Amino acid sequence: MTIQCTHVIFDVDGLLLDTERLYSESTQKVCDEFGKTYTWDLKSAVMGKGEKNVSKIITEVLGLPMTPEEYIRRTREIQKTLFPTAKLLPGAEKLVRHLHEHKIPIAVASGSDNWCFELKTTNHQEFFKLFHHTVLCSDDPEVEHSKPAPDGFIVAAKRFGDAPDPAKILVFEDAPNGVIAANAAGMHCIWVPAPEVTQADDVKSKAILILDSLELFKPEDFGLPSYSQ
Ligand SMILES: O=c1[nH]cc([C@@H]2O[C@H](COP(=O)(O)O)[C@@H](O)[C@H]2O)c(=O)[nH]1
Repeated sequence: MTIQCTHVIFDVDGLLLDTERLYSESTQKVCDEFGKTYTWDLKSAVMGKGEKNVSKIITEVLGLPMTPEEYIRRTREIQKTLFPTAKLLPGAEKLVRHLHEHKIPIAVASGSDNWCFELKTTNHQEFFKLFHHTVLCSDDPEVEHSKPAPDGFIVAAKRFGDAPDPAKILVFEDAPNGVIAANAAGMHCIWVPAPEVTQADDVKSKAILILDSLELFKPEDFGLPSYSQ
């Protein structure tokens, strides 16, 4: 039986944009000063959580001799030149333009904040205008808890304005915390993890499909118009 989805919500970092690579680079640069390694185990646990939470976890787990605020200041200093180089990941543009052309309601729900999002989307302004709305969990007054809580997805669903049934919303995520969040919101989640992501076992069961790339997605399998339509 085909799952009939009517609305689609996209994560951003590591899903539409190749920014996870840039987070790793900026974090490792700060870690280098103290002989620490930003491992994929640690990264997999924090992805999607938002800068405030992530800064607390990383400084504590790695024992960096600085406050979370200082960690944010240092990483932002590096990110302000890295983020504007962000590129769309393979398959992202084709899928988003296709859904938009077929008038499928699409939205963004990211763990990011306005400052980071502006930088990352510097060269993708037109692309991000295709979405009906964008929820930036870290700055949104209606989003109380970051991923893995479902709040960001629930707010994104509400803002479509036509009260979609969560079971008809398809979410695309790369972060384990994002898959858990979408599942907790009662939505179907397609997980597109980076090959290095760990902590996968309990997350696998919460995803309806796991893909190596957005390029492999077949919209018709989820009741959406096929690329040939
Ligand atoms: O290596 C990292 N990955 C991801 C994040 C955080 O996770 C968010 C990604 O959220 P999402 O995947 O929901 O777009 C980023 O905005 C950032 O706050 C981070 O701090 N460090």
